[in-house]
Amino acid sequence: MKTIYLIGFMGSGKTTVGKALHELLQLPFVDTDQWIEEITGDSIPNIFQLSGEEAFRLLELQAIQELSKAIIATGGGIVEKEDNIEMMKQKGIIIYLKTSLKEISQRLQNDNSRPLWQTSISQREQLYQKRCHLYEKYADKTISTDEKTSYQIAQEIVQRINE
Ligand SMILES: Nc1ncnc2c1ncn2[C@@H]1O[C@H](COP(=O)(O)OP(=O)(O)OP(=O)(O)O)[C@@H](O)[C@H]1O
Ligand SMILES: O=C(O)C1=C[C@@H](O)[C@@H](O)[C@H](O)C1
Repeated sequence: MKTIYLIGFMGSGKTTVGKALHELLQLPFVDTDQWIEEITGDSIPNIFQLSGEEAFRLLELQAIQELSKAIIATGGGIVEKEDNIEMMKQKGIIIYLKTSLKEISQRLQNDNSRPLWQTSISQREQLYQKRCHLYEKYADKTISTDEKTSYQIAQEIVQRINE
């Protein structure tokens, strides 16, 4: 089987949709953020605070190297390293979950688990614009998620993969 990588901005639903896809396809599911928390025994906010963003990016790279043959929900910043893209392209298919910043802002209004969301509105907007460009560039398929349930999105992904 090919590995299915879900990419997209923080809060676009990669984890939630990944779990729905797991139910639909009966394939293993792994979330790189959870994998990193398990192998380090630490939380993402702590890793950012104690070791810095670059140390976290190296752990993400390790996750992409080691994980395969699964539905993989990646972190929002997976597109920041070209090496990640190369490996994902070699091992599988990249699906971009495209969600508006308005919708993401509603979903993450009470969130304090994502260090790069704990910034000003203009910093969030800048990161969103920069990242959207990268997601579009690297995705094999793009699925819009606004006003759809995670199950509808998972069904659409299955259809698009089989096209
Ligand atoms: N299709 C959807 N409709 C409404 N809410 C959703 C949908 N998908 C996810 N959510 C909600 O949005 C929040 C973020 O979802 P999730 O953790 O799956 O995003 P993510 O892309 O994995 O985020 P991150 O990359 O930051 O870990 C959760 O509260 C989740 O319940
Ligand atoms: O967008 C990002 O860079 C991040 C998203 C989250 O999934 C986590 O991977 C971490 O908080 C960084």
